[in-house]
Amino acid sequence: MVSKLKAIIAYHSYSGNTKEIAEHIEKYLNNQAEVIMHRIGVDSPIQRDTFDILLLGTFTWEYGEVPDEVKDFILEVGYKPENVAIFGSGDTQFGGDEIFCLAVDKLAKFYNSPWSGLKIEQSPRGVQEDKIDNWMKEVIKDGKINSSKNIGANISK
Ligand SMILES: Cc1cc2nc3c(=O)[nH]c(=O)nc-3n(C[C@H](O)[C@H](O)[C@H](O)COP(=O)(O)O)c2cc1C
Repeated sequence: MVSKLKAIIAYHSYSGNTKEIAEHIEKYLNNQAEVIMHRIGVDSPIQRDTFDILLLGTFTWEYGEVPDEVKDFILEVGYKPENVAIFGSGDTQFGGDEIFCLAVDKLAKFYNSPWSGLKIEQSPRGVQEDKIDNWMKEVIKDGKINSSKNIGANISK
């Protein structure tokens, strides 16, 4: 039997939008993966080597910035895991497309993520839910992760 994918969904959210994305991802992975939800700044530190993939969620703050709590989480993790997928919520009214969800781009670059970051305008409820599902399909697609590891093969049918 193929063991289930182990996923940690770590997120930071003030007003609930990033939390909603995290919960949608959790629902998407339901039955396909063992999922740990981690609230940044609240839950105990995550354990190294206990996950196949880290899905990291953040909103963008102060004109393109990563929130301090997320920076603290990165320091707390203390190393750069290979398989980090970044998602986040933002608002184009705060400076337009150039800084929309810029924290997502910054973190995807920092972690050298194999996936483009997922950017959601405010709450994902409604049409943007499809965007999350399509992104998740990419994230767990065979062979996308790197040449030595195949997340898709790790999912029990
Ligand atoms: C002071 C302030 C600054 C913000 N700056 C940005 C920004 O630079 N880029 C962006 O895309 N959104 C920005 N936002 C919008 C938030 O990222 C957006 O509301 C997000 O959905 C909040 O996520 P949360 O509900 O998970 O806390 C800003 C919001 C506030 C209140």
